[in-house]
Amino acid sequence: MEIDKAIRESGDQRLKTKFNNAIYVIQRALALYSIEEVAFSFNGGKDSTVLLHLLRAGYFLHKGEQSYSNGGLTNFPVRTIYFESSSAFTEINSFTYDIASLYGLQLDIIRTDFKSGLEALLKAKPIRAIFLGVRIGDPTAVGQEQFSPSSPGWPPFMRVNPILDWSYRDVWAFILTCKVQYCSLYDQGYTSIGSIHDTVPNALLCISDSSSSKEKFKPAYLLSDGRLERAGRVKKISPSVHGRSPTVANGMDIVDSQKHGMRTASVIAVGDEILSGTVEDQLGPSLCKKLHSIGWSVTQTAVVQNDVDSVAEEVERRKSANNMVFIYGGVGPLHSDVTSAGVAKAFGVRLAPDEEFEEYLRNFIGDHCTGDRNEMAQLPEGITELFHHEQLPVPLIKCQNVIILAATNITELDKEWTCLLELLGSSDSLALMEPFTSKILTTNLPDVEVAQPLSKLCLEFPDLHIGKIFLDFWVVQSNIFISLSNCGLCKFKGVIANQGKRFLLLVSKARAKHELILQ
Ligand SMILES: Cc1cc2nc3c(=O)[nH]c(=O)nc-3n(C[C@H](O)[C@H](O)[C@H](O)COP(=O)(O)O)c2cc1C
Ligand SMILES: Nc1ncnc2c1ncn2[C@@H]1O[C@H](COP(=O)(O)OP(=O)(O)OP(=O)(O)O)[C@@H](O)[C@H]1O
Ligand SMILES: [Mg+2]
Repeated sequence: MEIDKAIRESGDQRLKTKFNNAIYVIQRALALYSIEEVAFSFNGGKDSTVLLHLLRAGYFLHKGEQSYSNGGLTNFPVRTIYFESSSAFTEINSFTYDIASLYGLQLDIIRTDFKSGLEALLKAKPIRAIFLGVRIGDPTAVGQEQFSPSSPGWPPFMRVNPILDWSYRDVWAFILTCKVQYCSLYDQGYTSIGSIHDTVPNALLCISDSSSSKEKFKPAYLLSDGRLERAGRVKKISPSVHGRSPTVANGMDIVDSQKHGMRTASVIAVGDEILSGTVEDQLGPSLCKKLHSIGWSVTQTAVVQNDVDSVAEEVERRKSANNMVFIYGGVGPLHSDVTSAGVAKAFGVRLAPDEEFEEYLRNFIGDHCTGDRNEMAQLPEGITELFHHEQLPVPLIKCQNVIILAATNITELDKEWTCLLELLGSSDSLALMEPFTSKILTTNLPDVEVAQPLSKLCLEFPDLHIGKIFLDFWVVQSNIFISLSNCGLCKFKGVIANQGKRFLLLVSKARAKHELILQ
């Protein structure tokens, strides 16, 4: 079946737009570089499979041939490079070779690492541009555009990314619409394929019941939330204590970090109206409570002006110092809504229209938007993940470790928070920590007498945080065991935490003498 014909005849308008844009990029590249100067980086993965067919269509449209058939095409002249690795899946390897022979690809097999392989190749051949199946959302896409020169330190060539703006859904819509072959692993629950050491089927596609010994998976195209396509890119470790597949991302063991780590967040409100005192911020304190309830520590809260630079400055400072940053306010269609732009600036990327988000907005607000495009659908490019939840009219926006909340009141915040926990609570991003256990300790001792033993406590237990709430309470947070009789507050005579439990101790000065109240 002809690719362009299949797309033209499909009723999928979005796919047509994506197809046309990709073909445009390919044709631009073919106009800029001669056929000897371009190469195609093909590895049998789904994205490079899509790109192969786009390139074939683009090449023949470029040549002015409006019609061709798959069967008859065996002289595709674009040099194709495959970095073959001993840790590749055999299915990927054989698919790559089979497709190369089916479509007459001139395959250059490289068995070294990417960088030195490319160095050698570029010395030997006149290659100036390489087509890649990189898409927004891939870790390597950050900061890339459709035409991106190779990174400093890499041999000089142009990376051409025709499907940079394609979503997971677009990729499968294309493959299924055009009925092209794809690697068999995608029918076994694999949704994104790396090496045999870091890739397992996506647990979200698992359909086995507990009685069957062998796990079964649905095909990759049935993954409903494409943002989770890399959930199968994991380290192979034994299942977690909860009996679920381990949630391990980018080599980091969450189970482990949950046990030993401390998660910190920063909360940023954007709003001149808060700074002028006209409006009292209720979302900040509520968010702090919510984070605290899942065992996270909030290290700072800040209110910044409604301008891009103020937002960018604050986000830049906070994103590297915390596991997660939550930002709200300044989101919407008004000229003063600057949050997305500020976040983009903090990460050094540009704002770009996100069609998926635009579609949600269109369903939600119709065509009530300013200008030709909906400005609200401009999101930081290459770093944005959208999280859909049926309870929410538009997806939640996550830009690396920054979550942009759209809530404008407590009710909306409660709803967004519940959805956020459902969507991310089992992932590394918003790992649910053991919640703090609260204890209240009351005393009628004056500050000066309490100060010294509390300081001693801090010295003895470096991860102990002591604070005072209102006038009456001292707040102590820890995940360690403390015996008060050891620390100079022996008058209280009590052990204030169970071993191994994280707890919050409130020491009150206002209540009865030497009383320990456990909450
Ligand atoms: C043809 C080609 C060109 C690449 N160019 C660059 C580059 O310019 N800069 C860079 O940091 N990585 C470059 N890479 C490496 C990729 O960004 C990425 O590390 C690699 O595809 C591995 O991805 P994975 O870890 O998801 O398997 C290139 C890879 C290929 C195949
Ligand atoms: N071993 C390789 N040889 C040649 N090109 C590669 C190789 N690994 C990655 N690439 C290039 O980088 C692109 C992005 O890789 P990525 O793994 O994200 O996508 P994919 O392999 O096509 O699909 P999937 O996400 O399902 O694994 C590929 O489409 C291909 O162009
Ligand atoms: Mg891959």
